Amino acid sequence: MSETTTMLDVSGLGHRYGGAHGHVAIDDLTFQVRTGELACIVGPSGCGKSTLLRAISGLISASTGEVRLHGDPVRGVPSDLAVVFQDYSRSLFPWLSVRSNVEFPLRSRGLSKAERRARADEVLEWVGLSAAARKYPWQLSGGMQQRVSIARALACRPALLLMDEPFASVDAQTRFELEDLLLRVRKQFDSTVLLVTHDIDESIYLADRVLVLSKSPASIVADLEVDLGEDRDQITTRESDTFIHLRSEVARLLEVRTGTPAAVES
Ligand SMILES: Nc1ncnc2c1ncn2[C@@H]1O[C@H](COP(=O)(O)OP(=O)(O)OP(=O)(O)O)[C@@H](O)[C@H]1O
Repeated sequence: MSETTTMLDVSGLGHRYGGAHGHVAIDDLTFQVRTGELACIVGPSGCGKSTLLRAISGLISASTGEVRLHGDPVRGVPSDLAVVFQDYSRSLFPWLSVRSNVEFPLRSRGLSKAERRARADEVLEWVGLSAAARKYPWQLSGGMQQRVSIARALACRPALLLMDEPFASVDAQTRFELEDLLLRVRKQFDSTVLLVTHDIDESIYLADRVLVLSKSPASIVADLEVDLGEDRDQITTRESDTFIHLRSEVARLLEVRTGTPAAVES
């Protein structure tokens, strides 16, 4: 992992929906994500988190500012970027097997059939779904379907993995399992990840760095290093003084900026 390379460079990014007199969703956002880093963005509901991810992934063209991925300006969806959405049931193809879902985005990347199969089997093993490769998404639990989405994103070996509330639709126990899975696979694949969540605890548990957003139009109110080390555990890490201190700090920042008490989930 390189400590000094910038993978994502967001500079003065702003977006207004609906023309000159429309709604300003994000305002003058500037931050970087280093290569190999897992950065979390936490902010109140409706503050503009999804708008930010849409602009970074090239799905919308921001009104102001610029996004650069490994130095190249993002215009349109970059081929070496993958996104995992909250709603796994709408992002997987129900008529394709788990393995075919994972292989699907590789079809347009010039890989042979054997290479696609090898890639899919490797990432399915990593998310613990080798035995489910021939099943269909609708035969799996919600948590398993989201594992398929993560596997599909990783199979593309993206330079940057964007995740938009990826664990918000599963139960609490599955959420913990998926968080630990993400920590394992990002280590295995040396991934650079930008994950958006409204869950303060989740952001601290997962991240090397937490960016706190204000209410809409979103701006960055804090950029906090998370000094919890590489090896994290759902019980002891969450009990540590560093975790508890950071959780209070983020909650306070959100409360001050939104005027409403932040939901601190435990
Ligand atoms: N296509 C659109 N057209 C007009 N306004 C939009 C559009 N998409 C989002 N908005 C508005 O922009 C603001 C930010 O929305 P966005 O979905 O980015 O926030 P969010 O932080 O992701 O929300 P949530 O936490 O509820 O998912 C909101 O006020 C929303 O109503």
